[in-house]
Amino acid sequence: MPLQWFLKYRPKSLNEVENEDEAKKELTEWIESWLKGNPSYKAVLLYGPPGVGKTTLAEALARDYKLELFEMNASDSRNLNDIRSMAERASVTGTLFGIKGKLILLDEVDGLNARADAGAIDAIIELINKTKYPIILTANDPWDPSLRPLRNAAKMIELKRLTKYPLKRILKKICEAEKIVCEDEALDFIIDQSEGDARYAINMLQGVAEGYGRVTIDMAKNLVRKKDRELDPFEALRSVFWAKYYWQAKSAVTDTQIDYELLLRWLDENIPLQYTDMEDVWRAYDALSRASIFLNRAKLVGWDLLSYTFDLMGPGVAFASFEKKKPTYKAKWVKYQFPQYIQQLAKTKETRDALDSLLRKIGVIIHASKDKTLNDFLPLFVIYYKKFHDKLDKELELTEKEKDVIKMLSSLYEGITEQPKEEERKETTERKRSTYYRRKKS
Ligand SMILES: Nc1ncnc2c1ncn2[C@@H]1O[C@H](COP(=O)(O)OP(=O)(O)OP(=O)(O)O)[C@@H](O)[C@H]1O
Repeated sequence: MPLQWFLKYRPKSLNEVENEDEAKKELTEWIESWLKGNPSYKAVLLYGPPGVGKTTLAEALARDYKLELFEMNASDSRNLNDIRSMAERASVTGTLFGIKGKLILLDEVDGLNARADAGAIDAIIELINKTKYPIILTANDPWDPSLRPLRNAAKMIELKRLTKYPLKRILKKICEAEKIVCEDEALDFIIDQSEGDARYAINMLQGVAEGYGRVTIDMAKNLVRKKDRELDPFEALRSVFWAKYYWQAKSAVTDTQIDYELLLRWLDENIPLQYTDMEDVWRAYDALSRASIFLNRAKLVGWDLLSYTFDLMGPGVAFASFEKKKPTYKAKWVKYQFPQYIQQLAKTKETRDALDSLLRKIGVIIHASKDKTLNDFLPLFVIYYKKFHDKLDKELELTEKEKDVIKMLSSLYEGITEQPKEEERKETTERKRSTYYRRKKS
């Protein structure tokens, strides 16, 4: 599958980054103060609208100064522990990292949800206080009140929206490198629609070029929409399932701000509603499962892999339908459903919280992680609890909700492990036998 152009043509060095001269100057002065051993600030907060080069600048800086980049998406609340453990490691220089120079990049700190990610801002502040390495934070909107501690702790550097000429240079370079004919007027049109967002402009260029092989004003007018409000989940699903072209399905998943994982759930819920042929359904789930694998790898290895997730979630699911290839095909209008999984999560939140805190309490005593406690130790604990509940209630200070969870688990495990008693077994066999004969007679 083709690599997304905005990744393929991402500037490798500060020189190649268009427009942001002031920001580049401030960034290089800052990094040089670090290299001289006397940092003016421990961290900078790069902020500005989407697609103007925040991540690009951080990556180019690391490359120019030969610093190893340690990149993490801060808005993913599951990274909270990683931020904490990074704070520990970043407080020690040199040998522990193996490499001398290192640059820490925490992307999208404004994506932190102050309530859901409680503790994340504190963890970042702790990281900034302890760090022996430079840190770059990025945000689209740094003015949220919950981000004030970060604004105080970091040097703020603003990136401006890209103007027409830098954007045109970016697009022209790509047209030349890809050897595609691009009309000037068409590039101007794309730029007008993109509101200074280079990623959007490049995506649109790629969409038109892949759809038609050339980029003319008529084609651009046909295909490029104003960088608009984000698609809501229902629109995003409809655009994926009804897509006629690869690029349409792809921009349906990239033009929505719904969390990628949530979008996977939406697709998961609605594939069998939209597709009626079982083989189409099978192929769509196959693409979706691969999208999920790439999403997990992207979190571990690097966000560049996200591009494959988009390919599989969008075009992968859209063209799983062979029905679509028939000339008579007409997309079926269906009422999409909210993912059951999310509803279940909401319903079971209290129980899951109680299980979480129970695991944490046990984990502290046996010195094991939450996962290890859950998988290896919990069944034993539940058996042990039956005999020693008074002692354990006191020692672990168990709440009523936690006790309920243990009761629930206990009956669950019993159901799985206990063999039916001899009489029950006989009774069941007798019942089955008589039902069989009754059916046979009738
Ligand atoms: N100033 C620039 N010069 C050259 N290319 C740019 C510039 N800004 C952005 N781009 C192009 O746009 C793509 C997206 O940019 P980038 O990911 O750095 O944006 P961002 O500001 O971090 O956006 P977001 O806030 O959405 O994460 C880059 O991969 C690059 O191809």
